[in-house]
Amino acid sequence: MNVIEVKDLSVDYGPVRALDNINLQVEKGEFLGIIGPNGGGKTTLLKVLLGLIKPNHGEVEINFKKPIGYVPQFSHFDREFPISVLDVILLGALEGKIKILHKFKKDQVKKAEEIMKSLGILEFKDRQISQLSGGQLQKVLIARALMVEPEVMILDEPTASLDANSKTEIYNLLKLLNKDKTILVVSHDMGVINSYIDTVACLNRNLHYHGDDTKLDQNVLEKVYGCPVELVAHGPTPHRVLKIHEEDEK
Ligand SMILES: Nc1ncnc2c1ncn2[C@@H]1O[C@H](COP(=O)(O)OP(=O)(O)OP(=O)(O)O)[C@@H](O)[C@H]1O
Repeated sequence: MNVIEVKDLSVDYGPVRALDNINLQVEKGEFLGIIGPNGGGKTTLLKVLLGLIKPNHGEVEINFKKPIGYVPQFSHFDREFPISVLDVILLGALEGKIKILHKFKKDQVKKAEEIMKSLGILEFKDRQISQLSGGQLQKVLIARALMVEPEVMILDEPTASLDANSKTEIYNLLKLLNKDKTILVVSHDMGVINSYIDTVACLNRNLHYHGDDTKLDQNVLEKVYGCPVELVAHGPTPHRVLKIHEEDEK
Protein backbone atom coordinates (compact mmCIF):
# COMPACT_ATOMS: atom_id res chain seq x y z
CA MET A 1 0.00 0.00 0.00
CA ASN A 2 1.22 3.49 -0.83
CA VAL A 3 1.00 5.93 2.08
CA ILE A 4 2.01 8.87 -0.11
CA GLU A 5 1.35 9.40 -3.81
CA VAL A 6 2.79 12.46 -5.50
CA LYS A 7 1.34 12.99 -8.97
CA ASP A 8 2.67 15.38 -11.66
CA LEU A 9 3.83 17.83 -8.99
CA SER A 10 5.33 21.19 -9.94
CA VAL A 11 6.16 24.09 -7.61
CA ASP A 12 7.24 27.58 -8.66
CA TYR A 13 8.53 30.39 -6.48
CA GLY A 14 7.79 33.30 -8.79
CA PRO A 15 9.98 32.69 -11.85
CA VAL A 16 11.95 29.88 -10.15
CA ARG A 17 10.71 26.34 -10.80
CA ALA A 18 11.76 24.40 -7.69
CA LEU A 19 10.06 21.09 -8.59
CA ASP A 20 9.15 19.97 -12.07
CA ASN A 21 6.64 17.21 -12.76
CA ILE A 22 7.50 14.94 -9.82
CA ASN A 23 5.86 11.52 -9.53
CA LEU A 24 6.68 9.59 -6.39
CA GLN A 25 5.03 6.76 -4.48
CA VAL A 26 6.06 5.94 -0.93
CA GLU A 27 5.09 2.52 0.36
CA LYS A 28 3.99 1.79 3.90
CA GLY A 29 7.05 0.87 5.97
CA GLU A 30 9.55 2.32 3.46
CA PHE A 31 12.70 4.06 4.71
CA LEU A 32 13.29 6.61 1.97
CA GLY A 33 16.39 8.79 1.71
CA ILE A 34 15.90 11.97 -0.32
CA ILE A 35 19.18 13.27 -1.70
CA GLY A 36 20.19 15.97 -4.14
CA PRO A 37 22.32 19.09 -4.42
CA ASN A 38 21.69 22.39 -2.61
CA GLY A 39 18.64 24.10 -4.04
CA GLY A 40 17.48 20.81 -5.62
CA GLY A 41 13.99 21.13 -4.12
CA LYS A 42 14.20 18.68 -1.19
CA THR A 43 12.80 21.06 1.43
CA THR A 44 10.16 22.24 -1.04
CA LEU A 45 8.99 18.64 -1.50
CA LEU A 46 8.77 18.18 2.29
CA LYS A 47 6.80 21.42 2.61
CA VAL A 48 4.30 20.21 0.02
CA LEU A 49 3.94 16.87 1.83
CA LEU A 50 3.37 18.74 5.10
CA GLY A 51 0.73 20.90 3.43
CA LEU A 52 2.75 24.08 4.07
CA ILE A 53 2.83 25.11 0.42
CA LYS A 54 0.37 24.48 -2.36
CA PRO A 55 1.71 23.08 -5.62
CA ASN A 56 1.24 25.03 -8.84
CA HIS A 57 0.42 21.80 -10.57
CA GLY A 58 -0.35 18.22 -9.57
CA GLU A 59 -1.47 16.70 -6.33
CA VAL A 60 -0.40 14.80 -3.27
CA GLU A 61 -2.47 11.93 -1.94
CA ILE A 62 -1.95 11.13 1.73
CA ASN A 63 -3.25 7.67 2.68
CA PHE A 64 -2.90 7.68 6.45
CA LYS A 65 -4.80 9.21 9.32
CA LYS A 66 -2.37 10.38 12.02
CA PRO A 67 -0.47 13.66 11.68
CA ILE A 68 3.03 13.47 10.18
CA GLY A 69 5.83 13.36 12.76
CA TYR A 70 7.98 16.20 11.46
CA VAL A 71 11.54 16.88 12.61
CA PRO A 72 12.63 20.23 11.13
CA GLN A 73 16.11 21.14 10.02
CA PHE A 74 18.27 21.25 13.11
CA SER A 75 19.94 24.53 12.17
CA HIS A 76 16.54 26.26 12.01
CA PHE A 77 15.91 25.53 15.69
CA ASP A 78 16.80 28.30 18.16
CA ARG A 79 18.93 26.47 20.70
CA GLU A 80 19.17 29.50 22.99
CA PHE A 81 15.40 29.72 23.47
CA PRO A 82 14.77 29.40 27.25
CA ILE A 83 12.68 26.23 27.42
CA SER A 84 13.10 22.86 29.13
CA VAL A 85 13.40 19.51 27.36
CA LEU A 86 10.04 18.35 28.75
CA ASP A 87 8.26 21.48 27.52
CA VAL A 88 9.73 21.15 23.99
CA ILE A 89 8.50 17.57 23.79
CA LEU A 90 5.06 18.47 25.16
CA LEU A 91 4.70 21.12 22.44
CA GLY A 92 4.57 18.20 20.00
CA ALA A 93 1.18 17.28 21.48
CA LEU A 94 -0.24 20.60 20.28
CA GLU A 95 0.35 19.58 16.64
CA GLY A 96 1.56 23.05 15.73
CA LYS A 97 -1.43 24.84 17.24
CA ILE A 98 0.34 26.90 19.90
CA LYS A 99 -1.97 28.08 22.67
CA ILE A 100 -0.94 30.71 25.18
CA LEU A 101 -0.84 29.46 28.81
CA HIS A 102 -1.86 25.98 27.70
CA LYS A 103 -1.83 23.50 30.57
CA PHE A 104 -0.86 19.98 29.59
CA LYS A 105 -2.80 17.03 30.95
CA LYS A 106 -1.15 14.49 33.25
CA ASP A 107 -1.42 11.73 30.67
CA GLN A 108 0.39 13.91 28.09
CA VAL A 109 3.25 14.46 30.55
CA LYS A 110 3.31 10.70 31.22
CA LYS A 111 3.42 9.99 27.49
CA ALA A 112 6.29 12.48 27.02
CA GLU A 113 8.19 10.79 29.86
CA GLU A 114 7.65 7.35 28.35
CA ILE A 115 8.96 8.56 24.98
CA MET A 116 11.98 10.18 26.68
CA LYS A 117 12.67 6.93 28.52
CA SER A 118 12.53 4.90 25.31
CA LEU A 119 15.00 7.30 23.65
CA GLY A 120 17.31 7.36 26.70
CA ILE A 121 16.87 11.07 27.40
CA LEU A 122 14.67 11.02 30.51
CA GLU A 123 17.58 12.26 32.63
CA PHE A 124 17.55 15.56 30.68
CA LYS A 125 13.83 16.17 31.32
CA ASP A 126 14.21 19.40 33.33
CA ARG A 127 17.32 20.67 31.56
CA GLN A 128 17.26 23.78 29.37
CA ILE A 129 17.74 22.85 25.72
CA SER A 130 20.74 25.21 25.53
CA GLN A 131 22.53 22.76 27.84
CA LEU A 132 22.26 19.77 25.49
CA SER A 133 24.71 18.40 22.95
CA GLY A 134 23.65 18.42 19.30
CA GLY A 135 22.88 14.69 19.34
CA GLN A 136 20.82 14.99 22.54
CA LEU A 137 18.84 17.92 21.13
CA GLN A 138 18.12 15.97 17.96
CA LYS A 139 16.68 13.14 20.07
CA VAL A 140 14.50 15.71 21.86
CA LEU A 141 13.17 16.90 18.49
CA ILE A 142 12.48 13.30 17.47
CA ALA A 143 10.69 12.75 20.82
CA ARG A 144 8.59 15.86 20.12
CA ALA A 145 7.58 14.43 16.73
CA LEU A 146 6.65 11.11 18.38
CA MET A 147 4.05 12.79 20.62
CA VAL A 148 1.47 12.55 17.80
CA GLU A 149 2.11 8.78 17.46
CA PRO A 150 2.88 9.24 13.77
CA GLU A 151 2.57 6.56 11.12
CA VAL A 152 4.87 8.59 8.88
CA MET A 153 7.92 10.59 10.00
CA ILE A 154 9.67 13.22 7.92
CA LEU A 155 13.11 14.44 8.94
CA ASP A 156 15.01 17.28 7.28
CA GLU A 157 18.78 16.82 7.62
CA PRO A 158 18.58 15.12 11.03
CA THR A 159 22.32 14.57 11.36
CA ALA A 160 23.75 17.75 9.83
CA SER A 161 26.60 19.07 12.01
CA LEU A 162 26.62 16.03 14.30
CA ASP A 163 29.75 13.98 14.94
CA ALA A 164 30.09 10.47 13.46
CA ASN A 165 28.97 8.64 16.64
CA SER A 166 25.86 10.82 17.05
CA LYS A 167 25.00 10.31 13.38
CA THR A 168 25.15 6.54 13.81
CA GLU A 169 23.10 6.75 17.01
CA ILE A 170 20.38 8.84 15.36
CA TYR A 171 20.16 6.55 12.32
CA ASN A 172 20.07 3.44 14.54
CA LEU A 173 17.17 5.06 16.37
CA LEU A 174 15.39 5.85 13.10
CA LYS A 175 15.90 2.26 11.97
CA LEU A 176 14.18 1.08 15.17
CA LEU A 177 11.30 3.52 14.62
CA ASN A 178 11.07 2.23 11.05
CA LYS A 179 9.79 -1.11 12.44
CA ASP A 180 6.31 0.38 12.58
CA LYS A 181 6.65 3.73 10.83
CA THR A 182 7.32 4.93 7.31
CA ILE A 183 10.33 7.25 7.32
CA LEU A 184 11.37 9.93 4.84
CA VAL A 185 14.69 11.58 5.49
CA VAL A 186 16.42 14.37 3.60
CA SER A 187 20.16 14.09 3.95
CA HIS A 188 23.45 15.22 2.55
CA ASP A 189 25.17 12.41 4.47
CA MET A 190 24.84 10.01 1.59
CA GLY A 191 27.51 7.70 2.96
CA VAL A 192 25.73 7.37 6.27
CA ILE A 193 22.17 6.99 5.02
CA ASN A 194 23.11 4.30 2.53
CA SER A 195 23.51 1.78 5.36
CA TYR A 196 20.00 2.38 6.67
CA ILE A 197 17.62 3.29 3.88
CA ASP A 198 15.65 0.90 1.64
CA THR A 199 15.14 3.30 -1.22
CA VAL A 200 16.61 6.55 -2.43
CA ALA A 201 15.06 9.48 -4.29
CA CYS A 202 17.46 11.75 -6.19
CA LEU A 203 16.01 15.18 -6.60
CA ASN A 204 17.31 18.09 -8.60
CA ARG A 205 14.19 19.93 -9.76
CA ASN A 206 13.21 16.66 -11.46
CA LEU A 207 13.07 13.30 -9.75
CA HIS A 208 16.01 11.57 -11.45
CA TYR A 209 15.67 8.28 -9.60
CA HIS A 210 13.51 6.57 -7.00
CA GLY A 211 14.18 2.98 -6.14
CA ASP A 212 16.46 0.48 -4.48
CA ASP A 213 19.57 2.38 -3.33
CA THR A 214 21.87 -0.50 -4.24
CA LYS A 215 20.76 -0.22 -7.87
CA LEU A 216 21.39 3.51 -8.05
CA ASP A 217 23.43 4.14 -11.15
CA GLN A 218 26.63 6.21 -10.96
CA ASN A 219 25.58 8.09 -14.10
CA VAL A 220 22.33 9.17 -12.46
CA LEU A 221 24.22 10.52 -9.46
CA GLU A 222 26.62 12.45 -11.65
CA LYS A 223 23.71 13.89 -13.61
CA VAL A 224 21.92 14.96 -10.42
CA TYR A 225 24.97 16.48 -8.74
CA GLY A 226 26.84 17.60 -11.82
CA CYS A 227 30.04 16.08 -10.45
CA PRO A 228 31.48 12.61 -9.69
CA VAL A 229 29.97 11.32 -6.48
CA GLU A 230 29.17 7.89 -5.11
CA LEU A 231 27.33 6.46 -2.16
CA VAL A 232 29.68 5.14 0.50
CA ALA A 233 28.33 2.55 2.89
CA HIS A 234 29.67 2.41 6.44
CA GLY A 235 30.12 -0.85 8.30
CA PRO A 236 29.97 -4.37 6.95
CA THR A 237 27.36 -3.68 4.24
CA PRO A 238 28.34 -3.11 0.58
CA HIS A 239 31.11 -0.57 0.40
CA ARG A 240 31.61 1.82 -2.45
CA VAL A 241 34.39 4.32 -2.71
CA LEU A 242 33.91 8.05 -2.87
CA LYS A 243 35.50 9.47 -5.97
CA ILE A 244 37.63 12.53 -5.49
CA HIS A 245 35.99 15.64 -6.82
CA GLU A 246 38.10 16.88 -9.72
CA GLU A 247 38.25 20.40 -8.27
CA ASP A 248 39.55 19.01 -4.95
CA GLU A 249 42.51 17.42 -6.68
CA LYS A 250 43.89 20.71 -7.94
N1 LIG B 1 10.49 31.01 -0.41
C1 LIG B 1 11.19 30.96 -1.54
N2 LIG B 1 11.14 31.96 -2.43
C2 LIG B 1 11.83 31.90 -3.59
N3 LIG B 1 12.62 30.87 -3.95
C3 LIG B 1 12.72 29.84 -3.08
C4 LIG B 1 12.02 29.83 -1.84
N4 LIG B 1 12.32 28.67 -1.19
C5 LIG B 1 13.15 27.99 -2.00
N5 LIG B 1 13.39 28.68 -3.14
C6 LIG B 1 14.22 28.25 -4.28
O1 LIG B 1 13.71 27.00 -4.72
C7 LIG B 1 14.76 26.09 -5.05
C8 LIG B 1 14.65 24.83 -4.19
O2 LIG B 1 14.92 25.16 -2.83
P1 LIG B 1 14.85 24.09 -1.65
O3 LIG B 1 15.08 24.83 -0.37
O4 LIG B 1 13.62 23.29 -1.76
O5 LIG B 1 16.10 23.15 -2.00
P2 LIG B 1 16.88 22.09 -1.09
O6 LIG B 1 17.16 20.92 -1.96
O7 LIG B 1 16.12 21.84 0.16
O8 LIG B 1 18.23 22.86 -0.78
P3 LIG B 1 19.26 22.70 0.46
O9 LIG B 1 19.88 21.35 0.32
O10 LIG B 1 20.24 23.80 0.18
O11 LIG B 1 18.47 22.89 1.72
C9 LIG B 1 16.05 26.88 -4.84
O12 LIG B 1 16.42 27.42 -6.08
C10 LIG B 1 15.67 27.96 -3.87
O13 LIG B 1 16.46 29.12 -4.02
